[in-house]
Amino acid sequence: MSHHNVHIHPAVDDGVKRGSDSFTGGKLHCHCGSDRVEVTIDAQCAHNHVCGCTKCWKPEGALFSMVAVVPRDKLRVSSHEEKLKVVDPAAAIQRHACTGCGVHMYGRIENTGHPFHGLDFIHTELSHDEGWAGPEFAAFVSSIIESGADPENMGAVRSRLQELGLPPYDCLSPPLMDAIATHTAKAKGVL
Ligand SMILES: N[C@@H](CCC(=O)N[C@@H](CSCO)C(=O)NCC(=O)O)C(=O)O
Ligand SMILES: [Zn+2]
Ligand SMILES: [Zn+2]
Repeated sequence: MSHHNVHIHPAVDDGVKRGSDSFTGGKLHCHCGSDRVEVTIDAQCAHNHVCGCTKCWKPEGALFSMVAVVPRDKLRVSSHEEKLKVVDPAAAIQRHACTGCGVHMYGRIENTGHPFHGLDFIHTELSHDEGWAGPEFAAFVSSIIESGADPENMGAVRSRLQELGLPPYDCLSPPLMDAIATHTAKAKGVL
């Protein structure tokens, strides 16, 4: 199979779009036909990436999710918050999903000791606003196998990611892994 048949995510399959430097935020909407949940974000996103893990929300047919972060104080649910429910209260990232359509509207870290505390995870594809920063890398690539992807096809998946300019990693990117390790070292007092 040619790696051009590999569907990474609809937002990147025709090429990764760059964001706008002057963009300052927008609104996200769930997929319900009516009474849509709306989230308002007053910030550009950071660290946008495609994620192969089993926990992040993916659109139908995609191998990867696309997920970014924003400061939690820049995000508010502006409509139909009553439809949201936390998918897995035990997870580090509390993903608030719409009980009508299943879309994850935002993921929040409540543990103040977590390296990414203060940041909320969002899916910018839920927005009609143009200018969100585009994805920069692919995280948790090997994890797509846990959702049923063919292990024999991983070479094609990784070469397609490379071709799209999304370097593939089996955890997060090196700068983010370094930031997590630095946080841990400081918490332990070794740095
Ligand atoms: N193999 C597992 C990996 C799950 C995982 O660790 N996911 C990461 C990245 S999510 C956004 O980048 C993570 O930090 N998870 C914390 C959480 O989900 O609460 C799998 O595929 O399930
Ligand atoms: Zn919905
Ligand atoms: Zn993930």
